[in-house]
Amino acid sequence: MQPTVEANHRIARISAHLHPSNLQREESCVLGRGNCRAKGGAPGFKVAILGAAGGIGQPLAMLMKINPLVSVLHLYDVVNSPGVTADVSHMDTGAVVRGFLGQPQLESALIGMDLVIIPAGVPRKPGMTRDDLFNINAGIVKTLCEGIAKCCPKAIVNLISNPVNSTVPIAAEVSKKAGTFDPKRLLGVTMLDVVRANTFVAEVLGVDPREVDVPVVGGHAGVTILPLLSQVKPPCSFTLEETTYLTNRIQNGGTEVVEAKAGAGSATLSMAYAAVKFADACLRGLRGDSGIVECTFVASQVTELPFFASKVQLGRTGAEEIFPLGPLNEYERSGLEKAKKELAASIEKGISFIHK
Ligand SMILES: NC(=O)C1=CN([C@@H]2O[C@H](COP(=O)(O)OP(=O)(O)OC[C@H]3O[C@@H](n4cnc5c(N)ncnc54)[C@H](O)[C@@H]3O)[C@@H](O)[C@H]2O)C=CC1
Ligand SMILES: O=C([O-])CC(=O)C(=O)O
Repeated sequence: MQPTVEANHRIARISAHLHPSNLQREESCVLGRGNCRAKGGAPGFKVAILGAAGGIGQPLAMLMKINPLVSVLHLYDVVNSPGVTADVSHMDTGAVVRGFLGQPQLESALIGMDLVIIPAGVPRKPGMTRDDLFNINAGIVKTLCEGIAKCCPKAIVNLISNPVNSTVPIAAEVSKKAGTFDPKRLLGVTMLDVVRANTFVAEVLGVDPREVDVPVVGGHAGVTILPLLSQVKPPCSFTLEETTYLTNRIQNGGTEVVEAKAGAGSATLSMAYAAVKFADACLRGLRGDSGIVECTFVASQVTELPFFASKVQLGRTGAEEIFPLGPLNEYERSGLEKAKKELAASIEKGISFIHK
């Protein structure tokens, strides 16, 4: 049977919508920031994932496609993004998905975005530290953040690429150079440490992890990951043996996964879950919801260091309030000193990378 003229028009419109050469035209169909509606899509926010074809990127893309706060989802990678985009775009949820492949399409991927999530870069193999990733990932993060400074300087950035303790300072220096730095909008993702802490603490207490809230402060590598077990909600207490076991397990959670994967990468599925939990909190903040508090690695005055992870209040402009650490016990005070020493060096390494 021949398609009708009307059906031909509909088919042509859908094909044009999917064709990369129509990206800019499509963008102009989208209504204002924070209240956008892509053709056929739901009202919501525009989100880009950079590194969307990777181990984290793929499940993250799938979970963000399900998020009702997302109206437009841009999937950028230097390889394989067309396939991931075609796949995810068939899910019958509201967000409209578009794919972008390689450096020439980076700017199109970024224009108009409200939130940019960055899981681009190489993961660890057994025996490596996160800092061993610096040489490759620093350059990747620099290039991507230059694109953000140019195309969507007001976007909230969720930076996942390791070593987070250095990549966040790199991202800050890039935007300072471009004159676009807003410390409230640059957020290093440490949510996986909180997710792990909630899980491991719940195991010890014999309760549902969804009922547990463990603040994890400092940074995102080894001893810089500092769970504050004296501030767990609901209030509880631990023996020194339990405290030592939990602190070590939380600090080495990433290594536990790297070793179990035996050369096939690091945490991807739990990380995608944590990234979506954090991104959703950012989007609810952007929407104007109140009382959204999460731990994240940000420019901070909570300690003498220029960056530190602690609880922050997320709002319409990003990290609107950074909360102090609260009372620490002796075990945590000693952990804090060790964390600050390593963090200082990692932050300095990131800053000097941009000024070398
Ligand atoms: N913050 C955190 O809690 C965690 C951070 N990570 C980090 O996340 C990063 C990604 O991990 P995986 O997804 O497992 O790695 P992966 O290797 O599976 O995926 C990385 C993706 O980034 C892409 N990529 C490389 N260069 C790029 C560029 N210039 N622009 C855009 N995309 C680029 C690759 O093509 C690949 O698809 C690693 O650095 C890892 O250490 C991993 C787990 C937890
Ligand atoms: O351990 C790694 O390399 C990946 C990571 O940051 C984590 O799982 O916490």
